[in-house]
Amino acid sequence: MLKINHLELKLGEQTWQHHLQVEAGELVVIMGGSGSGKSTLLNAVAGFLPVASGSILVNGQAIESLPPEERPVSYLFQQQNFFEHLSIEQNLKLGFNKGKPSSEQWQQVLVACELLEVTPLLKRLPSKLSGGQQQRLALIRSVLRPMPVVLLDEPFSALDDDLRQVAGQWLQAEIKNSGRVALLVTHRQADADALADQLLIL
Ligand SMILES: Nc1ncnc2c1ncn2[C@@H]1O[C@H](COP(=O)(O)OP(=O)(O)OP(=O)(O)O)[C@@H](O)[C@H]1O
Repeated sequence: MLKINHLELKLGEQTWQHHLQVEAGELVVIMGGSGSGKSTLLNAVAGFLPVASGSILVNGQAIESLPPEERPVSYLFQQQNFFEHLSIEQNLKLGFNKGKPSSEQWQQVLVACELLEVTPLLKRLPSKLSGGQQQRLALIRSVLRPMPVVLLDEPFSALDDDLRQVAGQWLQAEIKNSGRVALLVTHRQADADALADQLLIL
């Protein structure tokens, strides 16, 4: 499904090599110290960092030369995931079919909002929410967008242990049931223990 094939990445003086095969439904947890290159790998898959050599294949198709907007990838950044002038509901809708989710897609969003306890926040502006509330809503949008590859950079960092567990189980079920793949960066070993089909340590 996702093949990262003898990929070489360069930033300044630093170089990384990655080689990874991820099957449909699998979740790869990426760990490593600060500055070890976790976000750099996600940026390369998403198209924000050109690759020095090697390839990135999604369902057999090479994507490493495509611009970010043409890649079959949904990316949850560590921060700045919402337009400040739009309500949360409008922000969520922007993740689907140019702002027009199907009724089935929107139903999935609403079910996830109930599970992650954010339904009452949908009409608010992003600036009126806490960091943990914003993070759950951004996670819902990133995971439910119909993209084969989901990239999540520390998606639970602002959540308490209970919510972290609920969100992790929900994420795992969504990825497995939809046959997509996820690459998830975390600093917590507990996330790796609970979620990783593969563990990549940088
Ligand atoms: N634009 C850039 N030019 C040169 N070096 C960079 C650039 N961006 C990041 N780096 C360096 O590349 C290395 C990897 O950064 P990266 O953000 O991938 O680390 P990380 O593992 O995600 O760290 P953290 O856990 O702190 O988020 C770091 O040493 C960083 O200083």
